[in-house]
Amino acid sequence: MKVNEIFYSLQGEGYHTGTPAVFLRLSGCNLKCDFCDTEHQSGTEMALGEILERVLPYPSRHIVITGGEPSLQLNDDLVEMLHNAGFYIQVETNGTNPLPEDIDWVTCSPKGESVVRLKRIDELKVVYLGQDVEEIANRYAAMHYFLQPCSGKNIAETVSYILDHTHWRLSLQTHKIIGIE
Ligand SMILES: C[S@@+](CC[C@H](N)C(=O)[O-])C[C@H]1O[C@@H](n2cnc3c(N)ncnc32)[C@H](O)[C@@H]1O
Ligand SMILES: Nc1nc2[nH]cc(C(=O)O)c2c(=O)[nH]1
Ligand code: SF4
Ligand SMILES: [Mg+2]
Repeated sequence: MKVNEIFYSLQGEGYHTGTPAVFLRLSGCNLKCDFCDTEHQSGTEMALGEILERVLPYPSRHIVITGGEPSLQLNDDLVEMLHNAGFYIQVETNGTNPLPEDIDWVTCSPKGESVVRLKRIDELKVVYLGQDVEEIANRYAAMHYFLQPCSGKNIAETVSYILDHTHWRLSLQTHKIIGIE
């Protein structure tokens, strides 16, 4: 598995904001969003056992698997290994590829015209760019709906939209605000 980085921080976004979590960032993506805030191409090939050795010493048993696009590499063996080690598995995905069934929390952030192929979405987290987000929400059923300002640049516009469309909630990238990873 090509791994971009493994680090320990607080979940900065969405429903689980504030939760201490281990982050496993897998390398590579199938999309090229022009606003993407992450360098995700570089990485090191790691065996499953090496990943486990790196994530186990941290005190949290909440793991966020992100990328890049984690669905390109995420498989049943990784999920089983992390579950056996006691982890609650959250995945951050653009939704374009199916995921293993037993992910504990699916955060889907759909992009542009790309079609979402997920069976279950726990939270839909849309990077707000002034697009028709009702059309997106109508297309994809989820438990929770979040709008996230793009790089913190359009917070006022996002807040104003949510005040008028009350099924959305605000997701700030709180890790950037407080200066952690
Ligand atoms: C780097 S992506 C990796 C996971 C997956 N490829 C995806 O896009 O959902 C992690 C999260 O950051 C969001 N994101 C990326 N660039 C952003 C930006 N400039 N401002 C706000 N959120 C951003 C994505 O929409 C996604 O929810
Ligand atoms: N603290 C922190 N929280 C996050 N939630 C989702 C992230 C991501 O890049 O997927 C992220 C991230 O990069 N850092
Ligand atoms: S899908 Fe995610 S990782 Fe890929 S380019 Fe878009 S925001 Fe970045
Ligand atoms: Mg990030």
